[in-house]
Amino acid sequence: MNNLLDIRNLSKHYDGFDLQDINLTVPAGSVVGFIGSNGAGKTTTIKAALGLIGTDAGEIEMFGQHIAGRAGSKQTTAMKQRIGVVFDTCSFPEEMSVASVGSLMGYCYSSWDSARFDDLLAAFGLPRNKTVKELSRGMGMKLSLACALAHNSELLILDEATAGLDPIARDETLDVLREFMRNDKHGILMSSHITSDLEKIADYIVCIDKGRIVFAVEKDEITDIAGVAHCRQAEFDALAESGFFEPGEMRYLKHTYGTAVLVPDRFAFAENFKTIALDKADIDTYMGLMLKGDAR
Ligand SMILES: Nc1ncnc2c1ncn2[C@@H]1O[C@H](COP(=O)(O)OP(=O)(O)OP(=O)(O)O)[C@@H](O)[C@H]1O
Repeated sequence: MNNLLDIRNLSKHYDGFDLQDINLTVPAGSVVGFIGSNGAGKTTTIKAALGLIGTDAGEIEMFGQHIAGRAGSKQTTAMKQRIGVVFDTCSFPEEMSVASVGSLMGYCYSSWDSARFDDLLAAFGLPRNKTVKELSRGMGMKLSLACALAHNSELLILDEATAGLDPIARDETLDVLREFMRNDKHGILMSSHITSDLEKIADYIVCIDKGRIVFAVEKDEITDIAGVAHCRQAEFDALAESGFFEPGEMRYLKHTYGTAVLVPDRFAFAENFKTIALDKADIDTYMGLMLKGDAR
């Protein structure tokens, strides 16, 4: 399978923060959800991947071609034509109308598709004559997304792109992204705190914490296979002694009412511990237990 984006051993030092040895890939045909707490390093990783900031170590390949150190080169510029990027703010000049943003994009991208742009404006309910400064935050995000999608990009990089959208607009956006993904040569890297969106669309989940990747798994491993067991003290002790988990692999979080234990395979767990209460995991609980839980 081809990787649209391949970040290898990326490091970046800021005063008081280190992005360390980041490995992250976006295979063609897949949506990668990039999660982590505030300040964990998501935007820094994305900016480094796009060559918007310098890096201290590592290699970045886009569409199979090495790009690190070649920002601004003809080759990098050509590659950027194939990428649609949306950050969490709308960065077009405030006085421009929505329609004139489209015209501007037509000059920037050789593959600009104005009919597609018009369709997206209609789908997102964006008025052509409003200026950027007259748009709400959510409308600005939709305009950025329409621009990212209307130049026939193959790779979308979305940094908190659905953050300003109401639930209905987020669903509309996910529909547009699903349509984009009908082409199996396309891919999306999508950072988000709204993990319910990622549950609906992502194929892989990559979690970063304090500048390091903590886990990278197929989403189904979390939502379809993993579980959370709710143990009383005696159950927890019996579980810890049972040998079901390898030493150091049992992740748990003590609450006042008991202990939540992350279960990688809830079906195997249910076979072995029929009396312990067990729920499906979701991305938030999985991440919470991986980041804040203790290991035993
Ligand atoms: N230009 C900069 N100079 C110095 N430190 C920076 C700079 N940009 C980011 N940082 C630091 O890098 C760390 C990671 O920030 P980053 O924006 O990548 O986090 P994030 O995971 O995207 O967070 P959020 O979810 O809040 O958007 C933070 O500690 C931040 O203060």
